[in-house]
Amino acid sequence: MTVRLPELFVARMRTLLGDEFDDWLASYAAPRRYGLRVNTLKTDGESYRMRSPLSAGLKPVPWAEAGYYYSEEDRPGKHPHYHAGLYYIQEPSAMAPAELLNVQPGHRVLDLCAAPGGKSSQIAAKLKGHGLLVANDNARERTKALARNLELAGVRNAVVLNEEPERLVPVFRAFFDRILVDAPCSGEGMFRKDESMIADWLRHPAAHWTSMQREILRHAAEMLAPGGVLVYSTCTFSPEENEERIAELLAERPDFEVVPVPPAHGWAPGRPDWVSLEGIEHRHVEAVAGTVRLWPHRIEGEGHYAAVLRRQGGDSPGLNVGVAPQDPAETSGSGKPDRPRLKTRPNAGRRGNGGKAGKRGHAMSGQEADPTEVWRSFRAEVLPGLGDLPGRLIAVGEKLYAQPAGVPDLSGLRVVRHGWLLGEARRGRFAPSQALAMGLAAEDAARRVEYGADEPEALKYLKGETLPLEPERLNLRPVEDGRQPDEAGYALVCIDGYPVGWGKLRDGLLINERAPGWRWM
Ligand SMILES: C[S@@+](CC[C@H](N)C(=O)[O-])C[C@H]1O[C@@H](n2cnc3c(N)ncnc32)[C@H](O)[C@@H]1O
Repeated sequence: MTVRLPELFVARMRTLLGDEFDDWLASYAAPRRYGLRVNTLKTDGESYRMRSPLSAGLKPVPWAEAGYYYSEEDRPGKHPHYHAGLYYIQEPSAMAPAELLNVQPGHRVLDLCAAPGGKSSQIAAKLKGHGLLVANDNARERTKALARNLELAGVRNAVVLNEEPERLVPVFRAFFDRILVDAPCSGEGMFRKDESMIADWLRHPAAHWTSMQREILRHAAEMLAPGGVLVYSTCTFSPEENEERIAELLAERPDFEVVPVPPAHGWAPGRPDWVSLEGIEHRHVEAVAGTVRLWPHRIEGEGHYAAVLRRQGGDSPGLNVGVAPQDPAETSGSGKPDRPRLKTRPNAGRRGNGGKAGKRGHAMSGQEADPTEVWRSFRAEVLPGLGDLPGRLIAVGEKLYAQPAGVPDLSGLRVVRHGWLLGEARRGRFAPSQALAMGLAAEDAARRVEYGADEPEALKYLKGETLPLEPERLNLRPVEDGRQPDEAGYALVCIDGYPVGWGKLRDGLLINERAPGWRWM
């Protein structure tokens, strides 16, 4: 066996698994399986699979839309398509919880323990740009990766928060149609993938995690709308962190029930016989048979646990499937009075929205230009193809966001992203963000520069180099009044037709404007 498992862990698994123990143990000698999920916000899974540059080809993960196994030697993290956000590298069994959440476009969804964003980006793909994703994590550093991964995937309708769940409850009580609690856990299912998890396991016994999980689940339950669905998941095997947490929640919350997961794909049922809590009614313990375990010796994946819970009731307006209703404040154009730090504008769902563009379109005089004003002129000149934005425009200091519809007042919360970060007003000009580039389609831009993924220039651009501009790479589309755009100014840089960042065209050069933190190292 290549992985040295802690003796205590092995002994406990022997007791739990009985006849299955040998098969389970043998799985640690087998090579691990690698997975990626094609980003259906940008392309569809099957067509990507057919033309994928990943040499050995991709094999579908049976339980995940656009999820595929790949071969280790293909190293998809080193391909330009990764930097174009065309897929997310995700362990195959970790794809199950977001599938079980049954997200529909228009839902309001909370991913409560979201960093670094694998399941959040999966949820965002299922929302198809409609509705709201609130992605939260209480670890500040980890929310940076979370925001970045959502931006890489081109997600436009997410708010990223860095909060303790209890502080979210007053703002989002009974608000969400779907909640994912992908709980912090002892990570026993990760030992084959990441041996450093074994040291963590030795440091922190299950009790360290169970009190956290209990609190997180309680707060999550408060934020689910009647009729809504909550999925609780972990990547660990211990019953204290799995079945016991669910039986306890059912005992505390009579308005919650388990929605049984049908057996499929080699998944195994949850184990009521492993629950050893005192004083819990038998029916709550029995109900956990409807939860699900993904075992590494039964499936091609590292292992996971998931429970699907439904909150009874269901007349909540939050349960609309379809595009979430507009907040009246968003259509009237008035900012909410109790958000003094924010300047809000009705979202210009109009195209070109009337900014008086100067020769280069997006400069305003003065140091204190309103970001919405410089954005309008930038948009008219640089993004003539951009359609409606989600929600409304919100200026936070010099930053400008398109905030998805229906977001309540976030005052007092630690907000990492108020929505889709469009850019910043700097010295009277609009500086577009990397997030804006990643959320666009190539055709939105007046000027675009195209590279093929297998051309050396693609790599050079991703690494931050300034490149000579070869005229045949430049595509122009007319701006609003039918004029051809200048051949100088911001251009959207695309690889195989997918945006990867900005450049500025000047004096026969493509000046690299790819954000420094995003450059390929
Ligand atoms: C299993 S990881 C989440 C993985 C993530 N869902 C994904 O798919 O990429 C658990 C996360 O919970 C976060 N966490 C721990 N305690 C938390 C709490 N009290 N509230 C919110 N998040 C918490 C950790 O920082 C960690 O990022």
